[in-house]
Amino acid sequence: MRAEIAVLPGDGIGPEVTAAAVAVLREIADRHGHVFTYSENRIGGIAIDECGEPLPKATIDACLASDAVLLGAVGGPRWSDPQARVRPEQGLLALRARLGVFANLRPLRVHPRLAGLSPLKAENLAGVDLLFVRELTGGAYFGRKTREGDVATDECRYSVGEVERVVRRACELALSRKGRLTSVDKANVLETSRLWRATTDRVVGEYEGITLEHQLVDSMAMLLLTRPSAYDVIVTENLFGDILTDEAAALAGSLGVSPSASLGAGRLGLYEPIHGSAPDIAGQGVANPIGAILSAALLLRHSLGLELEACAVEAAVDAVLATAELTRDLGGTAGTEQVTRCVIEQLRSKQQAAA
Ligand SMILES: NC(=O)C1=CN([C@@H]2O[C@H](COP(=O)(O)OP(=O)(O)OC[C@H]3O[C@@H](n4cnc5c(N)ncnc54)[C@H](O)[C@@H]3O)[C@@H](O)[C@H]2O)C=CC1
Ligand SMILES: CC(C)CC(=O)C(=O)O
Ligand SMILES: [Mg+2]
Repeated sequence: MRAEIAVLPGDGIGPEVTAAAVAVLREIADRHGHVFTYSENRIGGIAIDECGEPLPKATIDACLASDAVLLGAVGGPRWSDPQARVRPEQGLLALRARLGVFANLRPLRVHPRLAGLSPLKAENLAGVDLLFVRELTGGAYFGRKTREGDVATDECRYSVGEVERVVRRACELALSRKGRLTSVDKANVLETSRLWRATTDRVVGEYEGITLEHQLVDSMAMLLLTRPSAYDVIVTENLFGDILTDEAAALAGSLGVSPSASLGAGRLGLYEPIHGSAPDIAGQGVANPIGAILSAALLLRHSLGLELEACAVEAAVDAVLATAELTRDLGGTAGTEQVTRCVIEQLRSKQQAAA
């Protein structure tokens, strides 16, 4: 098949990990007879430096003209002055809104070799297989902001329609898994959460075969550490989902291995590792590329419909995690390029074995 992929490397380790993901996509295209073309576009701090804004129109146009968008990360200390007029993160939020990608899928499993790196005991990690569905284009990240003297506000707003569409997506995903859905809110305090909970009850009631449980977000933060294997699909609003997924990533050994897919009504999706630009390790060639490579696998599955190829990438990553020298965050000494080469070698050896 032919596909146009917009690549947005961004800042910090973003260019390092997107280069790794593109190398894997090139290998997949070569091996499976696809023609993928790539356009590289500016977003975040580098776009502020070069174009004066974090999301130039040319980048939006390139994304809208593509079949899928692959993004690294944005932000860094250079653009973090509290007085700054524009910030890199605004570019990413605006892109998510412009693409209408309201459902952010963040899957999490714990590879057995990495269980020892988790802060939890290995026996508590057996069977952990989570799928977070984070609402991505509403809530406090998009509400009106004010700053008057010593007082600041961030409005958190949700409409019924915004909740309905993301809960429906979570229900469909739950039906393709174990059928267990946990909705996370703060309905004992927040009005938006009461609207979220009532809407969720009604939407889930339209589906057969789903067991729904509600959890308050503070309790859920604790349960992720005490009973992580008890959960299947977890749906929640934007801010709670952002925080809980970084927490959950620690169970898998490092923030560096977690991918994400942001989906809307159509096939065009935005794919990015869940981590940020990691300024503390940027430019050293030591960033873990696995979160970005697994995001490319999600791109193959969700935007291009290439399930076989997506599974091949995931199997190659599993094999690398099982046997290869890993990056520093996972206790190894390998660099980004070495791990990427190992994933590509795995893809080649698996294909040869199948031939
Ligand atoms: N989607 C995005 O573009 C995101 C951007 N950010 C931005 O990134 C900047 C840095 O934020 P932080 O809070 O430091 O979060 P971060 O996720 O960039 O880093 C947190 C810690 O995890 C490590 N880490 C992250 N990804 C890694 C990888 N692939 N391999 C090895 N280690 C990795 C970092 O070295 C750091 O110690 C900020 O400007 C923030 O706004 C933060 C989160 C998401
Ligand atoms: C706008 C981003 C920096 C928010 C974030 O941390 C994320 O989406 O994971
Ligand atoms: Mg985050």
